Amino acid sequence: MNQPADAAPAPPPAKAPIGSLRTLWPFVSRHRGLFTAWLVALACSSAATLTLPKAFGTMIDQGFAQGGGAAIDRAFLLLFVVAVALALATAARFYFVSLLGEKVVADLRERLYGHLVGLDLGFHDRNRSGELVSRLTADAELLRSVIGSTMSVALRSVVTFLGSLTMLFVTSPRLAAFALLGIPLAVLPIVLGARRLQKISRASQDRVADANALAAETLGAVPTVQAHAREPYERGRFASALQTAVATAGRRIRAQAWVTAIAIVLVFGAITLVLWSGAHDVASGRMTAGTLGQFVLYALIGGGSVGALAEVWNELQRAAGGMGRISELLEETPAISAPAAPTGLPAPVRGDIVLDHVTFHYPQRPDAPALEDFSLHVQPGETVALVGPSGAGKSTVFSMLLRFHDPQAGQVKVDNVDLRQLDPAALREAIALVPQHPTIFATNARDNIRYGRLDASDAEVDAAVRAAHAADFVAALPERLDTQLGERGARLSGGQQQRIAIARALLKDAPILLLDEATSALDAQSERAVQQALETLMEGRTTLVIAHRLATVLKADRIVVMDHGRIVAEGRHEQLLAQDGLYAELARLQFID
Ligand SMILES: Nc1ncnc2c1ncn2[C@@H]1O[C@H](COP(=O)(O)OP(=O)(O)OP(=O)(O)O)[C@@H](O)[C@H]1O
Repeated sequence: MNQPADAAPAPPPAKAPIGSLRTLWPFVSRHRGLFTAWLVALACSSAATLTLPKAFGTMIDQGFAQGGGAAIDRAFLLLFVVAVALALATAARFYFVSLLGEKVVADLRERLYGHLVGLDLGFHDRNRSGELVSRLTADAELLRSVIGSTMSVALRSVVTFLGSLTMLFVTSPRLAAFALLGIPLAVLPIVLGARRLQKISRASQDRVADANALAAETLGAVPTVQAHAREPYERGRFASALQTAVATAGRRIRAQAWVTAIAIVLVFGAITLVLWSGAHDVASGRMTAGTLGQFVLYALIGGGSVGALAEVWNELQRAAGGMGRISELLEETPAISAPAAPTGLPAPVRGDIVLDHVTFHYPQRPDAPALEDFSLHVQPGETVALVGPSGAGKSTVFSMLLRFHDPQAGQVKVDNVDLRQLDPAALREAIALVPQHPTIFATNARDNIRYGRLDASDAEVDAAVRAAHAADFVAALPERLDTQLGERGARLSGGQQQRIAIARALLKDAPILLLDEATSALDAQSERAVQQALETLMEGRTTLVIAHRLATVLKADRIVVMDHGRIVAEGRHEQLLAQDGLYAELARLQFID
């Protein structure tokens, strides 16, 4: 039942048709005001950009050519006004779109996290938590930069390109037609080069992901690495993974350098050609110098936008890939959910548990049932100890009761209500789970205990701490209950972590207790404290305990011996010992206190 630490990062998203970005729209449209403000600012800045060459042309023709002082002043003033308008509109555009990016991605993250945390355990078994975290961080981050800058650049480039193309035709239809023929000739090789670049980039990202996965795996297992004295070995492995990544990146960078150089030559070659033809027009008096200057500026702006678009295209595709993966997760429906009209549990819950001919196999292992025709009735207030070899299905019984999974056959009932008729949240409110390896969150001791009941008062937390025999060690912590416990409770011993979990369960005060006893040996004092705390916790509750200690089985009302997902014997300690079956063997091996 414990979650393995699994932090290997997922590879970066593959590219997808940018149409996948459509699924972002519902998130964007929620911020209609910002979106509209951005579009207005974009229209203003593009208009100002497109006015600039015109103002420049006017300045040359009227300001310089005709030489009048007032004309010069007017022309330069006009140019300056346009530049100021451009500056303001650009600043506004940047502001609105960046804010929009932040908000949209925060919404997306919130939605995704909310969805993931509610998906059934079957889903979480199939998906590595590291990969999910990477959806939530890396993919969402990519989208932030896409909305906040790339998409803005792309849309702006499209608008500017169309605008400058129109203005080219307005300025000089003949030269524009000439340019229009030249542009595809220049653009085609660039597009082909970019395609090839994409392939190399993917390989390069994969190699980086390999190196990251290696680091994540080994940093998550530093004790194992150090216990084997394999630091030099791991350093070597990581260094060689990095070398491979750098070598692949080298290929990508070389290819990118070439594509850039070729693109510049082609684009400027085309412009020079047009300019050369225009220069002849000016020389022969068919065109003014200002108009040619204006034309060249429009051509530069138009060419620049095509270049910018080509540059961001890759990123847009990658973001589309990221969005595709996020959408996939958002579309995942939980296998376990509340029925439309859930039945309520009786109040108070009596804690009567029935597993009736339950057969269950985990989705990944369809031909190996974890429970087979398993029937068990636990009376309210009864303590039943489950014992059995590893893999017998003891934890699976807990998963069934918590409705982490539904059985393929049979029924699980609490107080005579089938779990499938209950709201899972209501069911789980009635159950306290103390796992073998309790989860300690990276916050203070108080909040860790309060996880059992979020609205518990400080006095109730204190009482739970005392009842869990945790008061002594908590008093010795530097800031008592306010002490930060460190990631996964790194600052607590095993026995202390267990008592935190017991205090949490005490606070929850649920009528049903599922207890997975720790197998790791504790020192005698700690062991006694934990044992006493558990006794307090079990009082008056229906308890199912996965037992590993003699003391626990001796106190249980009934012992259920499990093997291969079935019950093989039931009774009290002495009876079972007398049968000299699996239990007697387990007792010889394990319960030699
Ligand atoms: N999440 C899972 N996905 C697939 N198979 C699983 C999963 N969890 C358990 N199993 C399999 O189901 C069977 C029962 O496992 P379970 O964890 O219930 O046994 P257990 O008696 O609690 O063992 P242990 O004492 O080692 O915890 C085993 O064969 C196990 O490999």
